[in-house]
Amino acid sequence: METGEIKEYVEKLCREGKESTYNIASLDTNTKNNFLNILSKKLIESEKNIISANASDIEAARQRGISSSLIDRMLLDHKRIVQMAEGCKKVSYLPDPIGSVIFGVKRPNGLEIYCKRVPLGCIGVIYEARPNVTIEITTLAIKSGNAVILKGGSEVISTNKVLVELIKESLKEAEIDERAVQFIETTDRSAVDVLLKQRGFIDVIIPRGSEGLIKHVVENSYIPVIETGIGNCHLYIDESANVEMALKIAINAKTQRPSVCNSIEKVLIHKNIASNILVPLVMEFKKRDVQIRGCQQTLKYVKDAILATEEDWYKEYHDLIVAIKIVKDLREAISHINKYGSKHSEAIVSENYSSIRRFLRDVDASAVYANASTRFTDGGEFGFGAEVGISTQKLHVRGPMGLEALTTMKYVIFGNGQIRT
Ligand SMILES: NC(=O)C1=CN([C@@H]2O[C@H](COP(=O)(O)OP(=O)(O)OC[C@H]3O[C@@H](n4cnc5c(N)ncnc54)[C@H](OP(=O)(O)O)[C@@H]3O)[C@@H](O)[C@H]2O)C=CC1
Ligand SMILES: N[C@@H](CCC(=O)OP(=O)(O)O)C(=O)O
Repeated sequence: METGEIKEYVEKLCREGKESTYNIASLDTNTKNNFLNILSKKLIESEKNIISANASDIEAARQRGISSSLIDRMLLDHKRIVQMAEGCKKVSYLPDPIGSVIFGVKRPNGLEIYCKRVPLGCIGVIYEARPNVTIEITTLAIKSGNAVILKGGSEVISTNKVLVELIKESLKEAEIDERAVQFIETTDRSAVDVLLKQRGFIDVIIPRGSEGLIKHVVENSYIPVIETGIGNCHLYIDESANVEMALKIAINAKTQRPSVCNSIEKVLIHKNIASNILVPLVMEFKKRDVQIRGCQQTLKYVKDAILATEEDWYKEYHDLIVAIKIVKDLREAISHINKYGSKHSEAIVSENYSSIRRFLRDVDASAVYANASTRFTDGGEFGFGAEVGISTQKLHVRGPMGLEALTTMKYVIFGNGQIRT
């Protein structure tokens, strides 16, 4: 497509999305749940088609030399398709947030004021090459009464096209305005720039992706943005930590799925426990092919580790790499995290109540954990059924974004002729 054509194309999708909001906002819960159940069934029935489209995306990515951890994010297999289908059902079981009364008050002059939950309207989401995200965002958007414009990662365009076809068929069968879900089919990035200018049609933009994407969107959008930042997550092992628990959490948080944003990239260890834990920890990491980087102190225990640079402490590896730092106390751990972290998910392993309380209070992040893996920062794991992303900003929402994150409020006032004097 030529530049002019892309502009016309994206504007049309956004205009149609906006037009559908009036129909979508007033859908009853049964109709929305019916859509979710139809989509769930279609995902299972279409496994063959989905896997075949996904295989061609994966093959093309392999030929372009894309790393195995990124390929893992792109991959759909039987288990992941079943998970997507189950995710649709989970969202259908959740209470419909739309129309619920957040609070109500009767004023002395007789006015009845209700604060009600309403949809945001039309949401634009730009996201990474992870096809399950297409389904998660759609299910949450429709259940919360919103229209959505989807711009997925180009590496999985074929998979996304098949998924969007299933979404459109399901909307039609459920007798919902199909224009509520729009998918930008071009992989030309200039489409994003057009999207960011559609202030009249789009109510909020949610970018999910790299620092580069977030920066580009924040600097160029005419529309309010909810940022979902990168995950440079830390695990701090306190001097009072239970060593067995610390090892279990560190291994899980680093290696269970290293390609996602809630995996840890750094381990900070209190100097008084370093001699106990460093050697077994590094041994466990090495068994799982994790490359070790470390501060000068760490290198005294782990001779073959690579010396971490200043850049390392800021970095999200997204891979089987970890950087370890020995700190002199809890205070240094907290300062380090607040300086280098990305305000996503941070954890402490400790048996000391005061240290835990201080860590949870003073670390500035969207999710802070005591004695658990950071891998739980996820809408599904938090009981939200799915997630649109993990907000690392403070306004409107923070942390995994589920149904309520896609709503705003509206004051509804009933009177019987009152006037202000
Ligand atoms: N906090 C959270 O919820 C989440 C955080 N992340 C973070 O995202 C990162 C991984 O994402 P990654 O695969 O790198 O995603 P990218 O940022 O490369 O891509 C994400 C999407 O943005 C588009 N894009 C990227 N840069 C631009 C640009 N300059 N102009 C227009 N479009 C652009 C991509 O298009 P194209 O296909 O053309 O590349 C793609 O659709 C990690 O750092 C991860 O932690 C990811 C998901 C959720
Ligand atoms: N929801 C995710 C984590 C967030 C996410 O999607 O991150 P990413 O894989 O970096 O796009 C999970 O734990 O499965």
